Amino acid sequence: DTGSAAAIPINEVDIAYVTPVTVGTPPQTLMLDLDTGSSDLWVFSSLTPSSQIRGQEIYTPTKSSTSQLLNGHTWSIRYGDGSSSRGTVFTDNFTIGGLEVKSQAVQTAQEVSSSFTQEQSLDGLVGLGFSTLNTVRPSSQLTFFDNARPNLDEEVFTADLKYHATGTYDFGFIDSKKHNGTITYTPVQPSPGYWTHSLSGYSVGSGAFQSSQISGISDTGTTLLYLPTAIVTAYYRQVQGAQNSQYYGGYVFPCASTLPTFTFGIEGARFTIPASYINYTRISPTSTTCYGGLQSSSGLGINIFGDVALKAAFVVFSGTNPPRIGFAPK
Ligand SMILES: CC[C@H](C)[C@H](NC(=O)[C@@H](NC[C@H](O)[C@@H](N)CC(C)C)C(C)C)C(=O)N[C@@H](Cc1ccccc1)C(=O)OC
Repeated sequence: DTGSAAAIPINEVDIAYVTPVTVGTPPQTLMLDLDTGSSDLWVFSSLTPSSQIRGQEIYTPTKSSTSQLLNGHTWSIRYGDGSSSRGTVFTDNFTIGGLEVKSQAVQTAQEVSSSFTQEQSLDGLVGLGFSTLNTVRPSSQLTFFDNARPNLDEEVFTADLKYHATGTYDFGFIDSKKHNGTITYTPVQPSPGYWTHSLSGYSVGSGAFQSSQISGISDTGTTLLYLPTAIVTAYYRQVQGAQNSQYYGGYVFPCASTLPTFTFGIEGARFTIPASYINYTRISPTSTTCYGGLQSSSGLGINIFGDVALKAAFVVFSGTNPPRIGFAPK
């Protein structure tokens, strides 16, 4: 089997991407954030207090003839950005882009933190990290990819995220029309459960490439690119008027400043992030100060190759044994 679905930016600065999915019988359509940085599939539901719902679509298990309560199971998750959610679990039919998994664990939110309530275009997440990270207890549940894997033509899914445009997630095949040239693969460390791998180095603008192994996680659910402070300061040293603002919690600069590109290495291959991706957003609609798409990871304890980096490439998440991740130009 294979599947193919849209990755739609939820606002004008690509803060997150959502994908239409269907749950239950008859199918209920929700827009979910496919997130390789976590491994819980959870949705706004009929069990979510109405005070915490602001325009999101919900899953109502009692309206589905194929839903089954997973008795006595609960979940609770906290993300790196401080957001959180928790609740109970049903199994039901779940489809992404024509690819169906019967009796997928669908985690129904009984509580979501305010940042989820405020994001009205996001009805939940599909975790595509390794199932070891799943928070359902007493028995952890498998991700959509792990459930689909035995029926997939190829044990892969791919992300073709785009700047200010709709891209695609494909399951079970590698679409050669979506990338130019060869896919460069590098090993993935599957423990503790992220898609953890190394960059082979970086360069700023037309500067010389600095070879160095930079370990981090490729996370489609994280908006920006977070790298070690030394790299980030070297980048913003090239930007007129840039400063690391305590007030805004990161590097800001005059919106009119010229930004250099940023290039990262995957093994011997090189991927260049256009300056426009790093000129991320005005700090407020009328401000002339802008917030950078490249920020320091020092507060996180982990380097995160988020959407700002991933949308510069065609990315293959390969669930083969051993797992690996591939990047290709597009
Ligand atoms: C099961 C928990 C999942 C795997 C959670 N994953 C994450 O937080 C990763 N992905 C974050 C998500 O992509 C998030 N941005 C989705 C949006 C819609 C909220 C981060 C690290 C890039 C995690 O590691 N949470 C940490 C909390 C944390 C992480 C990083 C820094 C600080 C604190 C934890 O609780 O681990 C047990």
